[in-house]
Amino acid sequence: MSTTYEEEKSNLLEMIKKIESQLAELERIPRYYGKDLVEQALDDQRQRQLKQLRIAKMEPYFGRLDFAEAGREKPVPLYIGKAGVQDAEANEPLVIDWRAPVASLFYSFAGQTDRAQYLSPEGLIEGTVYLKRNIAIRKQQIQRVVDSYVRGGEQTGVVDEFLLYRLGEKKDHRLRDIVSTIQHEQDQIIRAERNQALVIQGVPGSGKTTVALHRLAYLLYQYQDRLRAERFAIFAPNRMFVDYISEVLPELGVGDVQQHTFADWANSFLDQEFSLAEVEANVGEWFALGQTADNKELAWLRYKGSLSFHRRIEAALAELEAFFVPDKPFTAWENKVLPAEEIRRWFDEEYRHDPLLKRKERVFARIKRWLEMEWKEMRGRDPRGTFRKQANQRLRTYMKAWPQPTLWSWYQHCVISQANEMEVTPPAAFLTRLKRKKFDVTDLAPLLHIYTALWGISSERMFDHVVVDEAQDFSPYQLAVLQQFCPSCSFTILGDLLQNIYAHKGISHWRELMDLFAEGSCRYVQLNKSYRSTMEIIQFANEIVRGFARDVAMATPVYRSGEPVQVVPVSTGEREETLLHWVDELMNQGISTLAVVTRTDEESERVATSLREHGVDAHVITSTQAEYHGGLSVIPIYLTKGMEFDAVILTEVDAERYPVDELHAKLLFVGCTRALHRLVLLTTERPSPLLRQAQGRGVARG
Ligand SMILES: Nc1ncnc2c1ncn2[C@@H]1O[C@H](COP(=O)(O)OP(=O)(O)OP(=O)(O)O)[C@@H](O)[C@H]1O
Repeated sequence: MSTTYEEEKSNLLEMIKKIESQLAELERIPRYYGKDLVEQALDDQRQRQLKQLRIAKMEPYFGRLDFAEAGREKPVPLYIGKAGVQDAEANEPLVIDWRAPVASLFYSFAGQTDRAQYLSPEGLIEGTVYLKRNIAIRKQQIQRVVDSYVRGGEQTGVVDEFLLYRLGEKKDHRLRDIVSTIQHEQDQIIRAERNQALVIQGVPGSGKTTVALHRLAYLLYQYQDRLRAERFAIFAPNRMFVDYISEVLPELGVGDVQQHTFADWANSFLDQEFSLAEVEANVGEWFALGQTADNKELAWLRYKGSLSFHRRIEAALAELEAFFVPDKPFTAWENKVLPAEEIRRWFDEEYRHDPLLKRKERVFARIKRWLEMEWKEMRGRDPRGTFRKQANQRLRTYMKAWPQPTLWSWYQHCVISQANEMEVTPPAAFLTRLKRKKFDVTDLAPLLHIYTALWGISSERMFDHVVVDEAQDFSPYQLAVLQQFCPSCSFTILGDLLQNIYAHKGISHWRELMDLFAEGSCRYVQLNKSYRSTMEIIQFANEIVRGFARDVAMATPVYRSGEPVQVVPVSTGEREETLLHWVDELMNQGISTLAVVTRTDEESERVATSLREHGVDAHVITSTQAEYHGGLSVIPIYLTKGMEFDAVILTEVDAERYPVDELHAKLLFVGCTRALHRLVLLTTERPSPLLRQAQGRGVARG
């Protein structure tokens, strides 16, 4: 055992002792359930502290930085962990929370010189770094100690040994936190200012999703008095993905963040009028084999996501608003008339900040008050209340002359009234569907837009911060609607243009989304390094999509070499047997998550049935799936987005399933980049021509 190891072991034991004693002390204090607000706040604080200490107890820290502030001679060892722990007696930190300003040194210090600086609330602090050490601890045991910098010592240079150690580990079936190895460029995103939108273009596996989740944890720590986790929202591409990322935030001590798909979230407003199942079930149709795109239909669907369509709906709403108040006075009884202009003035001016239906409600309430006052004045002349009854009857008739909008009727009206002004003409099939109240995903944003105009947004549905994952599949219209719910414009928008696999939605350039933000309130960042896959896998995948990349940067791998990618030609008769062989081979190598990736939903069903017939327990993943259990999954390629697996086998990668065009290249690119360690492509007698370029890049033929 080295002295370094021994030293760290004894430091760890001492630290655990201190943490456990603090924990025991807090646990002895009974919970407070009374009504005293001060006591309640103290109890809340104790519960937060307990949560932190329980996280800290098992793995108190992951890094150590010995730092001497300028003017001080001796360095102080700073231990950095997932949760900060205070030494109550000495009133100084025992463990520094990874989100604290000083911890940024740990992530930014690259060791070119021994000088370093960080921004504290008091200003810039400069000093000298003596040591940067990574310490992997699992269940209170030290697993590994790696010094990445020792002042005056020989520096190891480019390769971050500890990062490679972490990346080489087998993952379980959920995304995990990366606090111990956050890279400098990722840290800069995590610590970015609150009130700005960040748009992140990142290659597959660059940590976009992970980094966005860490940013939430950072924001909550940094602005704990102003922001609440329940008012944070993550928008993910499907429900299974929500499940897949669900561990990261609790691991970071953050709970209660809302996690939605856009469809689920939108549906929670529109439930009476709209059938979500219909939308979800349709997703797979886009990826049916030989799906020949109806260009008119595609153009219309894309148009529905555009800002231009947004403007048309806005114009239609303005028109509906202009004619909302009936152009007739309200006559309570003879000579007692409320002029139409007066009613309109209330509606247009006095209540203009309210949504339309609220304005209508307030106008009616005001007319009723007016009526009461008028009647009081003439009460003596109407002892039997005849005038009053008559007036109430007239009011009911008058109220019926006001519009009684439903979401559906207004959407229909908006589209039809503006159809001639639209850049893309609504197809007849769409209008027929609309009449039958049949919607698809691209109708959700306009429907919600109309909803907010009619009913407004209640304050509890507003967001403090919004993360949009896989944002290349988002439409500008969807983002415009989300902006209404997040007036602070605090957004993290992340995605990869090379992974846009939908012909009917999404964007071709980030400008389309960035244009929605005011000048200076949106920043664009690129992440080009890929941490997920081995070099061989990334180089192979890059070649598949290179011809369609235009100005999007290709992924650069971290130097982690693995097995060559296997491209295995398979004749039709050997299909099942070959797949079984590879499943068996990979499972025997201790792979814990393996995906057999097919081109379509139907093929997934077929492959899973065949695997089961051979005694292999395979779990089929469908578009309506809400959970992901790891192990062996059979999954259509379009659903693999955002996920990762230790090993991936792509089946039937042939010319029919993956012809040479942009969409199929991207689809195959997505499939290949899901693999961490092993990638196998089974082809047929006619391999996909998309593989031609890729072959020869770290490939072995089966
Ligand atoms: N700094 C890091 N240290 C260790 N692991 C990292 C780091 N950054 C990313 N990873 C790992 O890389 C993998 C990919 O991360 P993530 O899924 O967040 O990437 P992504 O950019 O969202 O990918 P994709 O676009 O393909 O969905 C994860 O396993 C994550 O833990």
